[in-house]
Amino acid sequence: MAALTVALPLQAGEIADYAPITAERLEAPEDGNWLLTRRTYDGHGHSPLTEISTDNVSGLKVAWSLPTGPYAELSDFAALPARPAHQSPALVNDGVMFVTTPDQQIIAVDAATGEEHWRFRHELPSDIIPVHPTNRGVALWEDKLFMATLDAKLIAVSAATGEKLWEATMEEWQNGYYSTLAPLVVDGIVMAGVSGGEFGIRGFVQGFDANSGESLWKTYTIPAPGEPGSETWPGDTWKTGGGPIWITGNYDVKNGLAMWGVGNAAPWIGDMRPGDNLYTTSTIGVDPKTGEIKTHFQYHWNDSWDWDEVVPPTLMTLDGQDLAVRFARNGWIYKMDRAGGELKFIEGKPYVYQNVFTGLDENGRPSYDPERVAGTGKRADFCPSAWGGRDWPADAYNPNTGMLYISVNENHCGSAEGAPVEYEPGVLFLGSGLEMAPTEAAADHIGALQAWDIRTLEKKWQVNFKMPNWGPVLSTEGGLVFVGGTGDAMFRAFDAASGEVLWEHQMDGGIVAPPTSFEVDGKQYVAVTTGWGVDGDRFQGFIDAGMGTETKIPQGGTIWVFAL
Ligand SMILES: O=C(O)c1cc(C(=O)O)c2c(n1)C(=O)C(=O)c1cc(C(=O)O)[nH]c1-2
Ligand SMILES: [Ca+2]
Repeated sequence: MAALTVALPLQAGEIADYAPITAERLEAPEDGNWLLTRRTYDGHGHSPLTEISTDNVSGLKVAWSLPTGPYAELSDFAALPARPAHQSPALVNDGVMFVTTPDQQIIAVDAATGEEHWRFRHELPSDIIPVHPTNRGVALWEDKLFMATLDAKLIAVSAATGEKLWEATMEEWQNGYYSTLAPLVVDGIVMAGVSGGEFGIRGFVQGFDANSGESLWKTYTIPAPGEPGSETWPGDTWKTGGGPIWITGNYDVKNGLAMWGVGNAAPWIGDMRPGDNLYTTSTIGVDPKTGEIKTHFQYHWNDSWDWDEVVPPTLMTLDGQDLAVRFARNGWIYKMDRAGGELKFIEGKPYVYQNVFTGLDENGRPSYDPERVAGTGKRADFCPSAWGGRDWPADAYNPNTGMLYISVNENHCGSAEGAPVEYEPGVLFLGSGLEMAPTEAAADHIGALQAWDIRTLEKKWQVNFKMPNWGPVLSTEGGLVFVGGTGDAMFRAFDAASGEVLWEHQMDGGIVAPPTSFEVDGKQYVAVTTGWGVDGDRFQGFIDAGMGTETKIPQGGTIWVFAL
């Protein structure tokens, strides 16, 4: 039967002629668009646009700005354990911009003018207390947008109108499950994962039919007895072993594998679950059609440091070699081969001071200094602290120069001592406290921006900041690197070749959201949303406590767009 199309008048705010998203467009996006979290499936966070360059960036000015609105619902929680943070990239599809907010809005605006098309808001249950009150953006497919929520739902809305189309429940939030990541779509399959590593969840990534919201598969990051890897979990520990997924995966188009990063094991202290604890603190390569895990690489076994390895590897082809490169939260950089869809270790080295590993073997498996591993009733000090050399903020890669740029934090160390803990659904399941202190060298700097040559795996330059740096990075073909991330609420453009600051702008709040770049009617723009909070803010609290300082970082909460 032929579909009957009835032309309806546009509703208020309805977007006319919305350009549908296809597999082809996601695999090879137009230069002027930013359709995926990191723009391309390989996770480069790089814009090919060149209008804004090293020569003229000093003239960059605000084109428009839009407040995202009060944190009404979220700040109503008396016990809100962290300030909400804006961590959504501004996605842009042919002049239409989508941004999400920690209070679970999707905002659709005209990317050139900032004029609002519509807002959608997902209502959270009033008794929820999100530990990480944030949202990292939407995914686009055909005429739909997808958002994963703090009450562990996956929601589809119409891109043209913001009307809700379907809602799927991934898990019961009462049991400690929640979602903060942006979903990833491959060929009409929407994938999303769950947070809850600090609540003893059993993590998973799940695939849904984009049209119907029907669940197609659910792949646990922790194998059940009898499944491959189950021998790395004693007794019933697999049931509450953590392994959250809270950062959007990259997609290896050539090998048809979605690369998802898996977080910490639960409880935090490793001797409560002796074994390697697959697939925690690993990258898993998942077939988007079936959910099957086809390859994996574990960065460190039997985690005792809350070093979630959730950021997916950045994928590139250099001199004919298919590579995956990852700065692990554990403080080491890993270069891997991904030919044929198999992650194979090539080389690794520390990118910040790390005193836990005594080395990596030929497969990239670390050996540990036992003095640096906390146990039940056994205190250990270790560097870096639980927040790692990097936490979640994304790196960016320039495919034409082979350079990778990353925000790091150093000169902070942690301490932990395990104490027995009983699992209770929806209650913190840590088995230790969280302690961290700046080292003496922190007086010089904590945050830094590093530039690495991936061919040689050598650091080319580093710019230090006295304050921590929690800024996701944008690289552009204009020879620039854009980063916020520091508590002085500055947004900066660096010369990609030297690290020289070429432009900076005082913002209304700290930036932990990824900057993006796009083009409308032949004009290049750079977008970023202010909104300081969650762990960047917690981290600063520990630094202040250690240094006897009091740092007040403005929160912001505004979408900003810049142009020449
Ligand atoms: O184990 C987990 O499930 C989980 C979830 C999240 C999250 O969803 O944001 C964070 C972490 N862990 C975490 O360890 C962490 O350092 C962290 C920082 C942030 C942030 O938004 O700044 N989220 C999270
Ligand atoms: Ca965690």
